[in-house]
Amino acid sequence: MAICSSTFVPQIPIYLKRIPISSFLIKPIPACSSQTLTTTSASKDEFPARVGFLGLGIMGTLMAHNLIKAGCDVTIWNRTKSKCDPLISLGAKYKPSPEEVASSCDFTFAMLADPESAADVAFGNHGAANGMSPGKGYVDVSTVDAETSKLIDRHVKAAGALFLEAPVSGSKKPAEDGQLIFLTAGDKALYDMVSPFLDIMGKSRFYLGDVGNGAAMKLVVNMIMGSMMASFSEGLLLSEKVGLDPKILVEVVSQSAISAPMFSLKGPSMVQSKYPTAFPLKHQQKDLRLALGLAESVSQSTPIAAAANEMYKVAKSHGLSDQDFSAVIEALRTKLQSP
Ligand SMILES: NC(=O)C1=CN([C@@H]2O[C@H](COP(=O)(O)OP(=O)(O)OC[C@H]3O[C@@H](n4cnc5c(N)ncnc54)[C@H](OP(=O)(O)O)[C@@H]3O)[C@@H](O)[C@H]2O)C=CC1
Ligand SMILES: O=CCCC(=O)O
Repeated sequence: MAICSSTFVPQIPIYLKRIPISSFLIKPIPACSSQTLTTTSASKDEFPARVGFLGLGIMGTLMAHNLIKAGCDVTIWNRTKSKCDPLISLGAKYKPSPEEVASSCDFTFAMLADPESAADVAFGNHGAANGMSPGKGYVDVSTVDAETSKLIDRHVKAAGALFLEAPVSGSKKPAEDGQLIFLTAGDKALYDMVSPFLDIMGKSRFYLGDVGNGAAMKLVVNMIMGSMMASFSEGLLLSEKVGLDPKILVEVVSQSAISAPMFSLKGPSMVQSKYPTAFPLKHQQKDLRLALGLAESVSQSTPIAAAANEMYKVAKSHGLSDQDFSAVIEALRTKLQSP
């Protein structure tokens, strides 16, 4: 299995010739470690590559917005066209299909809901692969399983183009702030070419080698996250049942060895039974399902993730799919357990 490289010789592609050389020199790729990135205030002249963005949901909209704000030449598409309008009013170009976006851009990013939509947009009817050709690159930042990613890779390669999987860690606020963490794998040349764009949208990037490794890393991270949230939910409800103030539990946890930004961020609203959507519950359940498939493929036992997955399934069956994933706590409330 290929792993991260620890040295980086800048190879400046033609598209990026006008990006200040310092942008490359100050961002060597460390061996799988985060990097501190500079913010640039740029113009289209500084980012002459044409960048496509497919999929403008919660994450895609904010990521594409950051590219536009940085001065990139961005062309967008979304299944529901109305979601394109705010970005068009900020200067984005629009094309009516993924194929047309890909054929008019040098690099095309895709942020889709799940493996099915990622595959359909990449190589279905009028999919991006139809518009790809040598010299172009496709970067899928959706959370999918390794098999789907490899399938997309094959279609993109068949068109003579390059492919990078680059799922992200970090939710709505990090996406808004350009603070995402990219977990990339695939064509290293494409990784080098799109790094300036990843750096606009994120705070760090990891290059993990062969296609599938980025997807696997993302699923392992989200498997841990889904289980943590399920366990936190049990703790909140138990504290309430035994007469403790769950608000104080949140405070105690935040000062303890098990402190995590996620608990401090989500805890106060969970205590009020409010779940403003940053990461939809249906996507967390999808990630647990895919992570369990990954574990199954290597005969790894994951009983805690399996139990957590059941909680998310119960929450979905009670209509909570589009709420934030912290609404999984509702699956533990007596009224939901026996509808
Ligand atoms: N939200 C978060 O915190 C994070 C999410 N992710 C991952 O990023 C991806 C996107 O998440 P998020 O933005 O929250 O999700 P949303 O549900 O907000 O957006 C999903 C996007 O996929 C599109 N889509 C869904 N089905 C299809 C289809 N059949 N054909 C074409 N397009 C389709 C939607 O189009 P339409 O508008 O027409 O419905 C929309 O653009 C998911 O894989 C998720 O797991 C990763 C990190 C964080
Ligand atoms: O896939 C979603 C991840 C959400 C997060 O990292 O906070």
